Amino acid sequence: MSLVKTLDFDLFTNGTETQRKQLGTDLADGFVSAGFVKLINHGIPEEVVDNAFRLSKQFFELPKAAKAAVGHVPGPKPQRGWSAVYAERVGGSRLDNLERSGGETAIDELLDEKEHFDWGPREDQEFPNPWPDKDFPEFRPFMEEYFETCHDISIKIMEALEVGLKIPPGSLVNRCLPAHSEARVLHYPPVDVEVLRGGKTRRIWPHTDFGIITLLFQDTVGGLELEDRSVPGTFAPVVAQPKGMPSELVVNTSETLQRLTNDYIRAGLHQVNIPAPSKESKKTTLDPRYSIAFFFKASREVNVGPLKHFVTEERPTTYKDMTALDFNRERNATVFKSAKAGKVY
Ligand SMILES: O=C(O)CCC(=O)C(=O)O
Ligand SMILES: [Fe+2]
Repeated sequence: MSLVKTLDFDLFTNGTETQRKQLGTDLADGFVSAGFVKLINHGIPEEVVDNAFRLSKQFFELPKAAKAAVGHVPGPKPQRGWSAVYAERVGGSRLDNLERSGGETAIDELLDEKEHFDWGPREDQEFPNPWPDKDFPEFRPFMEEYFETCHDISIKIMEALEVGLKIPPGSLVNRCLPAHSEARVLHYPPVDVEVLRGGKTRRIWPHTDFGIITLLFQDTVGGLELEDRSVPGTFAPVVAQPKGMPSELVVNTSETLQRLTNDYIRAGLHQVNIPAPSKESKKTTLDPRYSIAFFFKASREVNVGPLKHFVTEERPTTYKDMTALDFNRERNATVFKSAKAGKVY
């Protein structure tokens, strides 16, 4: 049986009171037990998902100079713009990746074979988005809209989670307005399986995301894996829906939710590695892979210390109070320690 439960989100958006409660409970259970759920009838129209993949591919096909013109400046601030292959290194966010690599590489030399473009809210003055308007005018209006669609759905998921956790309405939602989330399109270029077996490089090293939850769409290439919590440190595939089927939205729990719930909901550990069928197959080069993530985050000035509901004498906390922005900065600093521009495709 799959570790990841598939839930019909329409039961929350259009269901009876009983169905809404049940969906909330199932969502909270899936988050607590696996850190991952999949949603069908998630509310993002199929053509929007298809167009997001189409435009994302077109972006990555732009000449290097056009992508570099909207490059993310590596560092702890919220991510905005293009990061070349090897620029962001999520391996550095967890010390246990050193053991996974065999321990012969410095933690900030663990490489992710991926490139991505990240953006924040359209109206953000503090951390504005660089857009390739001249080279690719279609990209910005669509992606700005896509961000808002994902934000609205994330708010609904928070409402469902409040129901499931039996905490007062608004406890989570109010911490996420205004929206200070980040969206990301990813491209994993073709890569030699031997490179990924070498111990230093994965498509993306095991990590937990920094926000509250992440919404993810993936293509059918495979390779996304979540930790199997029944055997800590081992991974199981998050299988993609075959082409032509209605899309499934993968939702995983992230570090800020772990803080807010004082470890009641732990962040889902995940990676992208060699997809299962290729492990034995003769194929030596993996196909390119595309995915689209929405990192739903708390508002910058919000305290991301634990909610009082989750702190008791039996469950004291070790998490200090801090703002969402400071937490984000602290975590981002761990993935840009080696702030060199990477290999460029
Ligand atoms: O590409 C994927 O499926 C996962 C991407 C991811 O985990 C991330 O960017 O944080
Ligand atoms: Fe992730």
